[in-house]
Amino acid sequence: MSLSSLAISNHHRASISALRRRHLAVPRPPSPDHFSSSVHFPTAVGAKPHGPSRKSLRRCILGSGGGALAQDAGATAAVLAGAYSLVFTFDKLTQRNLIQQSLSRKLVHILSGLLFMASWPIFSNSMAARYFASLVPLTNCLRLVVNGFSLATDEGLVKSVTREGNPQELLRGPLYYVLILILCAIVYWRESPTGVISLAMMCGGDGIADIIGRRFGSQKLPYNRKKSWAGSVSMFICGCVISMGMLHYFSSLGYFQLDWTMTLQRVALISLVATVVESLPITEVLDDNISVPLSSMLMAFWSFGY
Ligand SMILES: C/C(=C\COP(=O)(O)O)CCC[C@H](C)CCC[C@H](C)CCCC(C)C
Ligand SMILES: Nc1ccn([C@@H]2O[C@H](COP(=O)(O)OP(=O)(O)O)[C@@H](O)[C@H]2O)c(=O)n1
Repeated sequence: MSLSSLAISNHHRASISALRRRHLAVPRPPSPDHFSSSVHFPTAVGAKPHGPSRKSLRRCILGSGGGALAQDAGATAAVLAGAYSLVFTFDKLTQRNLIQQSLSRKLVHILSGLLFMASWPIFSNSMAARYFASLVPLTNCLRLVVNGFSLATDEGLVKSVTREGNPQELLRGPLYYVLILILCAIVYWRESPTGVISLAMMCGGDGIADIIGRRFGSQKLPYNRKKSWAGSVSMFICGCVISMGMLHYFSSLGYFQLDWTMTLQRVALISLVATVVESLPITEVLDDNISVPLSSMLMAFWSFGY
């Protein structure tokens, strides 16, 4: 199915879901992504309401038969390969002193999650797609744990993902990061602005804050001398821009339709809250890779309702 026909079918689905959200009873075939229908088909008086047949249950879970299974398996393999290639590339750039280690780590921080999220449309429309996609961060989670406890030694991973080259660092920021990727992929997936905005803030906003703050952050925050106005302002601006960009990306593929004026206001508020949370001197207690996405998730769910 070409991307344009995928977008059209998704657009059709999105317009139905938009009507449904306005509580208009719009009958729909049981779509694989949303198995438990919130719209019930009218049944004849006295007829016993019947749920989906066993066959349609299986088709919804596996999508259109083996096609969805093969598509999701292929997509998982491709994104896994992309993950390894990304870390390998930045490791080589750092080894050749073409890029500073701290910048390398931040670029991996920014690109990993955003590219992972951007890959979601290549997975099928079956209910299992999000679980296939979450295998990628799960694999990297295991990789971080194994190397973090020095059960294996992946020098490239340690160099491109840690601050001081201590493998135990893998068990903090990087581990929380991939756990949040798993959470957003499974709980929110590509039909909800909440997951998209949360990852945009954690990956894009927080990552840019570090890069700009280290370089231009001479004016420190009054309540946190380790953070700067430059870092926080860049997090707010880039968090908004990246969130809006990713929302447009998923909306253009038909996964949801948004009122963009209202959305911009909501995203600005979410970005402001996430930026304030990130600026607080609580990193020793709660890592940014937990506080930023969770605060974004709470604000986004409160704003958008899904
Ligand atoms: C450096 C990272 C986190 C550290 O955060 P912080 O301490 O600086 O705040 C990111 C760790 C990334 C992880 C090792 C690899 C994750 C790959 C991702 C799940 C899939 C990417 C696929 C895409 C196609 C490249
Ligand atoms: N709001 C911010 C965030 C980071 N930064 C700079 O970026 C460095 C790393 O920030 P961080 O401790 O949040 O790094 P991560 O926990 O995100 O890896 C800080 O020590 C500051 O130099 C900043 O100046 N302002």
